[in-house]
Amino acid sequence: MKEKGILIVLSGPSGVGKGTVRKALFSEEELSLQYSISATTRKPREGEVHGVDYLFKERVEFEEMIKNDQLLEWAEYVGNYYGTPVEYVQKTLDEGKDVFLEIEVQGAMQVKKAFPEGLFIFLAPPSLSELRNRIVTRGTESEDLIHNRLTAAKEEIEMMDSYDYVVENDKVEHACDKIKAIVTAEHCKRSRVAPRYKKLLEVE
Ligand SMILES: Nc1nc2c(ncn2[C@@H]2O[C@H](COP(=O)(O)OP(=O)(O)O)[C@@H](O)[C@H]2O)c(=O)[nH]1
Ligand SMILES: Nc1ncnc2c1ncn2[C@@H]1O[C@H](COP(=O)(O)OP(=O)(O)O)[C@@H](O)[C@H]1O
Repeated sequence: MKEKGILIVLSGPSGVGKGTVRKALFSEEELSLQYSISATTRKPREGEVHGVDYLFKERVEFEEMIKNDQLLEWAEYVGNYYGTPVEYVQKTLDEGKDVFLEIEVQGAMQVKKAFPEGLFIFLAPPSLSELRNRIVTRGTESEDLIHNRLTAAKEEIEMMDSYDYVVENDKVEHACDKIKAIVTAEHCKRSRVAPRYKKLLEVE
């Protein structure tokens, strides 16, 4: 039997740098992570591509996915639906590859129920004022949306204790190095009982 991949969940408030850190992690060849592309009803931001950043859906289409059990988890966040298509996650884990989900906390808690063996990492900002700076600097949200996202951020930060690890995103390289170390350590830990060693034991 093939060793299953690890389901890695990264959460953190809007603007903390999840997307930036994720891109840095995906350039690390030795990690070989597979990104699960979420479905959302949010409108694309400038430069975002359907099928790369998100699967952009109408509300009725998204509700159809919920009804047909096509989502591993879903949540409503600041007025839009976001959800993880279950088929890709199952298939990729079964192939022995690690799957990376970048999702908010309500969804992460649903994943924790379905996959308690997942690896849950919370990316935290150095401070709330720095978080605000980062959302403003990114320039993708109106003043209203920034306010709503900062309100959501406070609720999200309260949930950080439910995660296995909290990583502060002070500098992108530091956060990336820490997550890389966490994932590598998790692989070493799970290898102790890995099926690929069972054959060796049979020979003894
Ligand atoms: N529950 C859930 N949350 C998601 C999913 N995809 C993205 N999110 C989260 O939804 C929130 C809003 O995402 P987005 O609109 O792209 O804003 P951003 O975080 O500011 O880049 C973020 O916390 C994302 O991590 C998903 O499939 N499920
Ligand atoms: N460690 C960091 N220090 C300073 N700015 C950062 C850092 N990480 C990300 N940023 C910037 O903060 C903004 C939000 O980052 P982004 O990756 O879009 O966040 P998220 O995906 O969590 O919403 C972007 O302009 C990004 O360049």
